[in-house]
Amino acid sequence: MEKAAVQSDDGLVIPLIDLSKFLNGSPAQKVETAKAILDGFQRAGFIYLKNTPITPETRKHVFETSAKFFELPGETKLSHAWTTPQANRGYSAPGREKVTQLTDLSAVESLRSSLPDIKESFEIGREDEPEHPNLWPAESGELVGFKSTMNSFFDQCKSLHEQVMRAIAVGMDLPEDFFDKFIDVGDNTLRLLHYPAVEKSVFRINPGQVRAGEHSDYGGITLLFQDQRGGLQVRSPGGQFVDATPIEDTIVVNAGDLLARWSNDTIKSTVHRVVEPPRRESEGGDGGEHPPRYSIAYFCNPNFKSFIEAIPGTYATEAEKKYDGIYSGQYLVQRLTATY
Ligand SMILES: O=C(O)CCC(=O)C(=O)O
Ligand SMILES: [Fe+2]
Repeated sequence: MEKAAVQSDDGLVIPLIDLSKFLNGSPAQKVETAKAILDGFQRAGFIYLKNTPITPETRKHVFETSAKFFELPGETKLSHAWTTPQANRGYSAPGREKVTQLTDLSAVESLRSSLPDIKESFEIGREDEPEHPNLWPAESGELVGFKSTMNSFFDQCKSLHEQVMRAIAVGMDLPEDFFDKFIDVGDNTLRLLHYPAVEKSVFRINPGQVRAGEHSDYGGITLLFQDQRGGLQVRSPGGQFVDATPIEDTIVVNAGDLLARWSNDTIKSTVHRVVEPPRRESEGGDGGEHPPRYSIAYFCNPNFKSFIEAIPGTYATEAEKKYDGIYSGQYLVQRLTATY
């Protein structure tokens, strides 16, 4: 086994898994890797993947393209503003979304006005959805090629989603293609994230200030691409927030609430957040600012029209099913409605 990517003294172990052994390995390596992936989602709710089909060059290009979007003037970005949970596409300025566990709207509202997350984001959905067109920025200057770069990345992430779900199926001793028909539409969201540079004093003066508040993700799995800045933290079983330190050219993958529900709670959807980067010895003092951080989250969901009820093998008798079935789209719109 690889050395774990993250290990805490109170029970959080996030494995680092070589996906190429699932995709191209021997039959034994394939099964072993699938079991390790499922085990990671069951124990931690998080895994790191290396050697995925998404190349370092693609990743670099997508991050550069994302940064160019966020350099646009505020009013240009706001002319592509996020509209509704149903569409879930467009730009959110700092302070718009407060990700949280709370579903009580007034509690969410008071949190939002006290300490808004220091972040901005741009959400892209599947392009072949006539009811909810993507809110593409005009392609001039630095933004030439934005749309094709993002659409192509969307498709590559969609394929990776399919591979990871195949691994979960093999890990569960189900037919490898078990999940294919539940996820083939690609009702997923590509979220570009920018956490602007921020004075270090902001975090010192407001102890509750974070870059992204603690939350679990809502859907199936999330493919999370982070730069080298750091600041992502995952909650351990003992309740501590543990640094999920960036590892070059890996993808952090975490399970969301809908997959936890689908798996009859055999898979965990684990709370995480983004705070200021951990202090490195070399950086010394408290003055100055933290540099910006960029990340990209690709939220993978079951098709909105898929009816989600406990996966075979995750319960022995009907009485052991913890949840009623629900349509994926209905579940996700409910969750998004509570946070915007
Ligand atoms: O920026 C990150 O590393 C995490 C983002 C995240 O958790 C989210 O957008 O759901
Ligand atoms: Fe998240």
